[in-house]
Amino acid sequence: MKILSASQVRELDAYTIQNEPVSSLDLMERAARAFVCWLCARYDNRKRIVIFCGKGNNGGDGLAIGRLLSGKGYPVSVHVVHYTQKATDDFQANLDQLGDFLAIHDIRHVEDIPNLPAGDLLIDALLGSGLSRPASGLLEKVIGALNDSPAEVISVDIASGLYMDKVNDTTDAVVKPNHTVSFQLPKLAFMMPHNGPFVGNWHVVDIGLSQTRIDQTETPYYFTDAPAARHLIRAREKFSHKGTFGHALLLAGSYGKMGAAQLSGGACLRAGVGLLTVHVARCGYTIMQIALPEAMVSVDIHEQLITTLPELAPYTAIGVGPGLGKEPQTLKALDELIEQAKVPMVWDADALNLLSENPDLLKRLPAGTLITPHPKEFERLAGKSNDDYERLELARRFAQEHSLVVCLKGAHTAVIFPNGSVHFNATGNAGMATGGSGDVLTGILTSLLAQKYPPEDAARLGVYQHGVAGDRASRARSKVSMIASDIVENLGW
Ligand SMILES: NC(=O)C1=CN([C@@H]2O[C@H](COP(=O)(O)OP(=O)(O)OC[C@H]3O[C@@H](n4cnc5c(N)ncnc54)[C@H](OP(=O)(O)O)[C@@H]3O)[C@@H](O)[C@H]2O)[C@@H](O)CC1
Ligand SMILES: Nc1ncnc2c1ncn2[C@@H]1O[C@H](COP(=O)(O)OP(=O)(O)O)[C@@H](O)[C@H]1O
Ligand SMILES: [K+]
Repeated sequence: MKILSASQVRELDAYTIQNEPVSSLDLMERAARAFVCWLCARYDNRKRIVIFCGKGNNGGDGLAIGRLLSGKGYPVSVHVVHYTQKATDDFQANLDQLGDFLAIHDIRHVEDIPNLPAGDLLIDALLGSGLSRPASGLLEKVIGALNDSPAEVISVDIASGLYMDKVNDTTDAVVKPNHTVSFQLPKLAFMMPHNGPFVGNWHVVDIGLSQTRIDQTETPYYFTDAPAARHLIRAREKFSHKGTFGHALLLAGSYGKMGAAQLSGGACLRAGVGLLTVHVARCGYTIMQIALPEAMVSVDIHEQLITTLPELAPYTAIGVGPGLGKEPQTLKALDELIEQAKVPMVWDADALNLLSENPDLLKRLPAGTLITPHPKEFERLAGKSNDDYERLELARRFAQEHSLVVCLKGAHTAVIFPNGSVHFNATGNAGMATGGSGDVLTGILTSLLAQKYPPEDAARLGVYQHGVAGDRASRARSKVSMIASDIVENLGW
């Protein structure tokens, strides 16, 4: 799925109106119907609905939603906020229709804002994708009232006051909804960690905007959802054998951090690799043999650290980083790895921290290498950024400059290709914010590279499947109780 900018969505809207053809008023009606369909599936018609409308098309949607819900027997009250004289034609047309069978409450002063008790369901249709400046005055007061209310809030298309594709000031008035129901496509703003409170749980509803036009519209931003991920999965042929699925090498695990090697190795096996060898510090030999009987173990000459490489010839991909430590002897082994490796690689965790401290190594990292930094590791690699949008741009430049596939980890992990395109991930949950989750991802990615998935596909599919396993684990164990090994256990293709 693509993610488009505010101006591209406006253009798409206009294209659909002209080419389907459909009137803008009918398109608004479709949007309202899609929203109502979403709402009716979740709330029955005993729920009291309070709708707040601005005077643009987002407000027009709100009015149409009010009419449709009222028709379905929901007790609805509609409030129009008169922050401006100006109203759009489609807003006015819906206002005229609605006035025939529902009383409309005007909010012209702060005193007109109603009480909003906990049992109500508040619909935020104040401002949508047309936001051009921070909400102020009366709008700011209404947004404040929505945010202060204990009632549940659902935003139409996007939370009022939130920019679709650029950063808000921390002082901007923005609605904090429980849910956002977005029309046709997700928005870039939904992917940004800082926007969490201003998005809530988000959902996309289809309003039939032109697919042809969406296909033609160029964007660097994509969303890897279930159909996109399914498309990447390769079938396992009947006559395949373990040689078909590659031999992965993981360089992971030093004294006190052997669990990282175990998690990474377990995930690598469960992601379908033919053979796995884990190279660990000597102290990890027995641990690994017992923990992962399916894996072969190669031991370092050093008791506690990884300081050397095994013969690399047998391997079809290499993953390095989990539980590695940052000792100078380990750095030397990484230097040799860059010199000798002829197969695709994944670099993670301390391997990335060593790269940050040794920019010369970073320059020599082979093109197409996959790196999996969390935001702090990325900051060490590429420097500080002031906000999420800036960080994303920095990561795009970084991927392009160094010809790397960057998996910038987070709630919507951004997989960034060397050409600068960004693929946000759909799956995963906050239960995965637990030590070792990243080690699991490294194992999955190494496994897919070993199976000869191109690095870009390996990254998108691996990140997606990691999240799916995390979601299964959270259903089985809850977000609080799940641990990284539950993610390994729940991997499934
Ligand atoms: N695209 C689609 O697919 C479809 C979209 N639809 C719906 O339309 C919505 C977009 O509608 P919209 O363009 O009329 O803008 P909206 O957000 O209602 O704002 C209204 C006007 O307010 C103004 N304004 C801006 N910021 C302001 C501020 N801080 N304080 C005060 N005023 C401010 C600004 O006008 P300005 O003053 O800048 O000239 C702006 O034009 C979209 O989110 C979706 O809900 C569906 O109906 C059909 C399919
Ligand atoms: N709130 C969240 N929602 C979805 N995924 C998350 C969330 N928090 C963490 N994750 C995922 O869990 C993994 C954590 O990786 P990382 O921070 O490297 O952990 P560790 O170093 O403990 O292994 C990443 O893949 C990240 O995308
Ligand atoms: K809104």
